[in-house]
Amino acid sequence: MGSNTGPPSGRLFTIDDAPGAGRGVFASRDLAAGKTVLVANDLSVHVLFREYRGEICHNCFAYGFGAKQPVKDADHGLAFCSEQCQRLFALQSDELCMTARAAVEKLIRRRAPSSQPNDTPQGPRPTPEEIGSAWEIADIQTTLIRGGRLGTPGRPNVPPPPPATKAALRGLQRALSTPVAPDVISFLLAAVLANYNSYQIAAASAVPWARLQDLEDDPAPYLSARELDEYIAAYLHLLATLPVALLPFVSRTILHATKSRETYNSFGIRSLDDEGVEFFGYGVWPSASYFNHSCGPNLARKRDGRAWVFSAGRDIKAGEQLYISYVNGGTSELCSSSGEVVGWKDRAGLLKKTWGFDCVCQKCKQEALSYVTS
Ligand SMILES: C[S@@+](CC[C@H](N)C(=O)[O-])C[C@H]1O[C@@H](n2cnc3c(N)ncnc32)[C@H](O)[C@@H]1O
Repeated sequence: MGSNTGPPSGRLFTIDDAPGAGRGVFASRDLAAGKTVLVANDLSVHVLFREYRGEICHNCFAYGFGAKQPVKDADHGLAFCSEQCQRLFALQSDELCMTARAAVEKLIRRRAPSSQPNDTPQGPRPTPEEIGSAWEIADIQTTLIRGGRLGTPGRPNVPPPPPATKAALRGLQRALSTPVAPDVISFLLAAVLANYNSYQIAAASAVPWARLQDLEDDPAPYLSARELDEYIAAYLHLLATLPVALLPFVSRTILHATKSRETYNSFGIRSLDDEGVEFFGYGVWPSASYFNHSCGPNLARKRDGRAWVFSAGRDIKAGEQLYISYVNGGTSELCSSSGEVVGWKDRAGLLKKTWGFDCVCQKCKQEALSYVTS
């Protein structure tokens, strides 16, 4: 799949400018219906929601449809459908990663709220300026944590920071006594481990970090002020909890950058064979993140274990842009809960609200025109 940085390259497609939609993927030859265009097996960061953790295999994402997976690893908060999957998972994690998982699992058990907060975002999304200042304040607190854990700042040639004021220490104490949001801290742990792994040549799962960084970023990725607070709290908790050897990977640059790549680029991890009714997590596969959306897509997508497989949904001519559908788990039509196909206005509203863009696909352009002229 091409070089370690930048968009993927292949024999069947190229990445180029897509007017009104940034970059896009274009067929470089005729593709017959059914032809596999891309197998994306570069999952870089992901989270499986805690409420599903016993029912999903952490290696192949098989879902037990309510039944627990047979192989349990409670210390690390993991479950597997077989011992083979457990072994395959172990190949992607060295001892340090497993120690980190155990530490976070322990923290979640101690500090997660007994019930999940209502997930409806409250209030407006924090602006890029508000986000920047929240992370800056957190960075002041992280100096105290790093200093405490590493003995001064951890770098002998750097002068120690000024002594902490009582107010700063109280602020830090307050931050570290807040409950942790399990799915947020698990996602950020995945970011830390992915970054660490990308420097471990031996790690079977290592995805070059630059591939994630090359994706389109969202300057305001937090749904609400509460969500931003949860990310900041998780940042501080990770710094206070993870093995010292991982602390260089717990930074604003890594954590906030990962979050701001996730919102526009993640794929839902859903159950198979039941139209994806169960939504149990999400993740970023950088090679799959260059497909733009169309409400009449020409590619089909299907998850196969930890990979996504993209294939031509119809005959496609060389030069045509390759589109997937972002809605309804990839099926072409967006339907209401009663099964009716949703019209342009509602569809456009959903795309704007969920993915933040005004859809420029052919179908939307045509339907918008007839909506205006009718
Ligand atoms: C997964 S990325 C696709 C690759 C992206 N175009 C790039 O340049 O990296 C999703 C982003 O692409 C753009 N996009 C995708 N489909 C679009 C569409 N139908 N209309 C307008 N923008 C679209 C939006 O900015 C969206 O946030």
